[in-house]
Amino acid sequence: MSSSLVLASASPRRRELLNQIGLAHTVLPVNIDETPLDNEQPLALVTRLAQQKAEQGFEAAQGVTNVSQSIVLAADTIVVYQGVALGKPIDADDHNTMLSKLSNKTHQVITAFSIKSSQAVYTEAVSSDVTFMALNKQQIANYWLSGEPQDKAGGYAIQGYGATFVKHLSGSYTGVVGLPLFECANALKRFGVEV
Ligand SMILES: Cc1cn([C@H]2C[C@H](O)[C@@H](COP(=O)(O)OP(=O)(O)OP(=O)(O)O)O2)c(=O)[nH]c1=O
Repeated sequence: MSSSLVLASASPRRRELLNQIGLAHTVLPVNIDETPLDNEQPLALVTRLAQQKAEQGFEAAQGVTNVSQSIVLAADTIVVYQGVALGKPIDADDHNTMLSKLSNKTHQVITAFSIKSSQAVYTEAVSSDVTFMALNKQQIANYWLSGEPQDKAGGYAIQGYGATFVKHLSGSYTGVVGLPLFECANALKRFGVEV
């Protein structure tokens, strides 16, 4: 029986990114506790969460007969400023504080992805540097009202209006959106999944 690719994610962005490179897949949403452990550094956090999502997805895939030979892909994305992971803004004030920090500065977006089959597991983290233009309070308030930042770690989306804030990007654009396609496609080859 040939193996099939399963994306363990509820994220429509990750689905679209896989579709962009023509990788047929089944979607199996997973739900894990994303609370950091005590003193857990951002890189360790994002790597652990991606791996946990892949493991949970793999377990869940075993219960579904047509994906029993599955190769499961999962990912996690975090925004890091001065070594600290930023969560999702809880309200307009919190969002203002968050984007005021990112204004006119460079921060990191780290996406870790994990691939699990019955034989192996592979996990990799890809970090990108993103530099924002200077933002004033009015711009931040208007952006909040657009509805885009509400459910976004770091309070913005580069694939949306947030693109207009990004002065410079060094790294992986698709990694910032949620799945670094270059690294992911290379890693999938080792699992026999070709683009
Ligand atoms: C910086 C940035 C963050 N984000 C945010 C949105 C999410 O809050 C975060 C990714 O969250 P994740 O927890 O990685 O993923 P998810 O909860 O959306 O989906 P799943 O766990 O099921 O795979 O990245 C963007 O969408 N675009 C961006 O440019």
